Amino acid sequence: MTNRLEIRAISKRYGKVTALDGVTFDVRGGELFGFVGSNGAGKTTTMRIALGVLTPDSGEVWFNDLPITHETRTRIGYMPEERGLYPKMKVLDHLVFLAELHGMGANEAHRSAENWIVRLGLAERRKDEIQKLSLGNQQRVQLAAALVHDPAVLVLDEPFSGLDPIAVDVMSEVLRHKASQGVPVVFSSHQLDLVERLCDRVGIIRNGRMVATGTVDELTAHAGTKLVVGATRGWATGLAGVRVLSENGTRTVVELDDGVDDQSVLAAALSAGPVTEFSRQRRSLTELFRDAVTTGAKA
Ligand SMILES: Nc1ncnc2c1ncn2[C@@H]1O[C@H](COP(=O)(O)OP(=O)(O)OP(=O)(O)O)[C@@H](O)[C@H]1O
Repeated sequence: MTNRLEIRAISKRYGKVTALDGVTFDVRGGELFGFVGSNGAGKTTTMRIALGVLTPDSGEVWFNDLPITHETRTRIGYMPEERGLYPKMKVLDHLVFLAELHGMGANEAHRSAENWIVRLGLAERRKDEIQKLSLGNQQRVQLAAALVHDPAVLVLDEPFSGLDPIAVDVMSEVLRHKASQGVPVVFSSHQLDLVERLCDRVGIIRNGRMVATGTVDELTAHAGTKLVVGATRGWATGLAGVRVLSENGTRTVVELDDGVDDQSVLAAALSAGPVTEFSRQRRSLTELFRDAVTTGAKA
């Protein structure tokens, strides 16, 4: 059975602030889901509700087609934004403690802790106190803490923030591997290039509402067409439905309004002189994100 986490129409207010307003999405087994949104958009609130440390005003969290229970919640591996390990505990002891807390026997807890210590490049730090580690290494321990009890779901709040490129690779590889084992993985991040590279699907949240969910390709399909055209300077001036985004020598990047035929654009470029380049440019997640948070794209 593949595991599936569903967030169903969750709303949450803090006094007068509506933090979440009917947020819905699901994360399927084997999938890496990137959760992106501006500061204060509602990512942490959503994740806390998924874990059960916060109760929604309305809406539900489902796991494997049933409302989530306390038992299933203990099978979530969670990496909180505020981190929250005991600073004076040693790395190995802490991980063993957490594994046992989640019900593992002493031998299994030790085996699992050692395994993640090695996988995450912490072997030389295993006897060090958490507080004596660099921030990046503390974060590796925090990921190990989310993984050590062999969770069925991973919910990670900004796991990549502050990591060096090697640690980013290690973290990425581990998350990919967990996903390939059928574990739904959801993580928030402001590093959109990384999310685009790593994630199977993406959710964009804006002011407590999910404004777009899907693969980057699906989201791109709804966005306007971008063309790179090498042609005589000024060919696009005044052309209806064509917006010039950048012009560099004879190379122009234009965006077409919905319904504008790219062949008519090519014809316009040709009518001004020879065309040396004509290609579509894929929109990046960063551009989609800007569109979604400024105009509110549809899911
Ligand atoms: N305990 C709280 N009391 C009052 N308001 C809160 C509380 N926690 C969050 N909020 C508000 O709820 C909204 C959503 O916050 P949340 O932390 O979920 O956003 P976020 O997307 O995780 O942001 P960031 O990217 O900055 O971490 C914000 O307006 C925030 O100020």
